[in-house]
Amino acid sequence: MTNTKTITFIGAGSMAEALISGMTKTLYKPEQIIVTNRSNKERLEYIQNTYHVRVEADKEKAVKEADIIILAMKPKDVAEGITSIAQAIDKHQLIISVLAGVSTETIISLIGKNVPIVRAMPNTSAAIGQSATALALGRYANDKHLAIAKELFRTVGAVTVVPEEDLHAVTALSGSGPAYIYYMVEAMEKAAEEIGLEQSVAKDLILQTIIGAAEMLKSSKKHPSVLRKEVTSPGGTTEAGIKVLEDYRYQEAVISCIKRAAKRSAELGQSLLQLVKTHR
Ligand SMILES: NC(=O)C1=CN([C@@H]2O[C@H](COP(=O)(O)OP(=O)(O)OC[C@H]3O[C@@H](n4cnc5c(N)ncnc54)[C@H](OP(=O)(O)O)[C@@H]3O)[C@@H](O)[C@H]2O)C=CC1
Ligand SMILES: O=C(O)[C@@H]1CCC=N1
Repeated sequence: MTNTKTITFIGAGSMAEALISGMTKTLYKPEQIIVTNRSNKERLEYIQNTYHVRVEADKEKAVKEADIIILAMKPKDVAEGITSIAQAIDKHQLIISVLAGVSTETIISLIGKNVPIVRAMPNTSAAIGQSATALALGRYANDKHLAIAKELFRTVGAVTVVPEEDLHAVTALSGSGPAYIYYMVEAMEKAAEEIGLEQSVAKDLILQTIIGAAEMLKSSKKHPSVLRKEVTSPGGTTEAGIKVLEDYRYQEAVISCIKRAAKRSAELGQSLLQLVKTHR
């Protein structure tokens, strides 16, 4: 199956790269994708050389050629980034935003036109077709726009549709989620070194342990706590280890982490909204 739409990325950072990497392995030909950023020419060169997509320093030109515009700049650059392309946007184009925290209403307000927007929260596992992506529709987006966004994000993983207000929670859980797992792996690697395992051996063991646990969670109907108890022999090693995690209030820390990330998503949205209001 092919798809002939032209897709322009505004922003060429980690998230844009993960999406480009996944998309060009599946439904999209590299020449359908145009990538632009603020000023980093080396980064555009790297993206072009790696994925063979088109890159364009002239943002307005990149926007005018697109059927779909994907907003993927850093939170602090959102207001300037969107207003700098607003003139070039036509309301027949579909805007897809992966910006954490920023509401579709704020984007509509910054563009100043009744544009259809689908807000998406993917994660960087899109690079290997394993993103967990949630989508929500803006005021002027309809089922046709949703179908286009679903088709696009299905090329990089699993897709679910949520009400827009749930996207702060989604961002905290699955948008940021891969980082929590990587952080745990960093700690496991440090521990392995301290207890005397060779780095390459430890790496393989940790990786297969995570893949195995994820597959168990996926294929078994058992609750995670039941799976955990099956590992935990009375008076054994796991029990001794988990006791230390309990002493450090590990679960409380994880819950607080996710709640704080969700709050931060709302804060990012609020601060941009304030900025938009004061510049009106
Ligand atoms: N990283 C992740 O895991 C995820 C990120 N997101 C969202 O994706 C967005 C991007 O994040 P991420 O990729 O990590 O960020 P990065 O910092 O890696 O990349 C940001 C990109 O935005 C570009 N940019 C900045 N200002 C402008 C502008 N005015 N016009 C055009 N491009 C501009 C930068 O260009 P230059 O280098 O030239 O300044 C850079 O290419 C964020 O809003 C984030 O919330 C969503 C889900 C997951
Ligand atoms: O850290 C962030 O703000 C972005 C959103 C989700 C993942 N990364």
